[in-house]
Amino acid sequence: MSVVLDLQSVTVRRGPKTILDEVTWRVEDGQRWVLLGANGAGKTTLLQVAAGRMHPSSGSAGVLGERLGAVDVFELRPRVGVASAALADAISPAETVRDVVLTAAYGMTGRWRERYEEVDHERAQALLDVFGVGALADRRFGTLSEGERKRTQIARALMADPELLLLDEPAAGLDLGGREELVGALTELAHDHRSPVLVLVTHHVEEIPPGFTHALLLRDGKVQAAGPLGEVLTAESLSVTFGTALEVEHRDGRWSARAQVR
Ligand SMILES: Nc1ncnc2c1ncn2[C@@H]1O[C@H](COP(=O)(O)OP(=O)(O)OP(=O)(O)O)[C@@H](O)[C@H]1O
Repeated sequence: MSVVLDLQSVTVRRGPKTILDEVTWRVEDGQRWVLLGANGAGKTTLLQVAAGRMHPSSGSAGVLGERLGAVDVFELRPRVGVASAALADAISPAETVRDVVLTAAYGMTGRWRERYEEVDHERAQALLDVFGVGALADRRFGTLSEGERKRTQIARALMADPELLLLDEPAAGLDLGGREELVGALTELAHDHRSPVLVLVTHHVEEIPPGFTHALLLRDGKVQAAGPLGEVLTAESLSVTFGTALEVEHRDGRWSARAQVR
């Protein structure tokens, strides 16, 4: 089984602050990970290392068989799909939904004279269809609802056929219906053996799609627990991770958590 992420004692410091503290994390082909932690725990920073967009201050980071610091990151980055609020902000609201996805074939935002093959158009439309926004292909990105925008972004992140897909809080800001639609789409993605390795960042266990296999819990930049979902998502470890006494339930493939009733 090939190793997709191989982080050994990864530490990221900014000034006096240690954002990631000796993080060791191994992700293998076929796995679907959820990354959980409170605000400021270091989740987005860890994703940036995994995307080859940030180098550790110390430790070593292997991404898709390449070692950060010893590889041309401009060759590595297109192999990793990312959907995040920061990347969404870079998309022009005037761009059509079709172009938002299509331009990712060449790692761009904004259409600029480049010519696309018929096969690119077909792939973009197929991805929009998978995420239930195919009928909106001619609309401007800026006119979409938050949920439609999130699903378009994931279609965009998949367009270049990445080997690793990193999703940073894809359900943030969605209403209950929108969240459940997104969880449904991600469940299908998780179960499809053709999908890339998935890493999903969230604050809420309710957003974990069935089909996800592993979890990493991060607290104050340190790994609190990591491993198969059923072993890691215990009341005890989640309570430590979020700093509050929690009860956890797992039913019909979905997780939920709430404060312990005294
Ligand atoms: N360049 C920087 N300089 C100093 N501190 C930083 C820098 N970047 C991030 N931090 C801090 O590092 C911590 C971790 O940030 P990060 O965004 O990785 O956390 P997160 O777990 O994704 O948080 P959230 O759930 O709130 O999005 C935060 O306290 C943040 O303020």
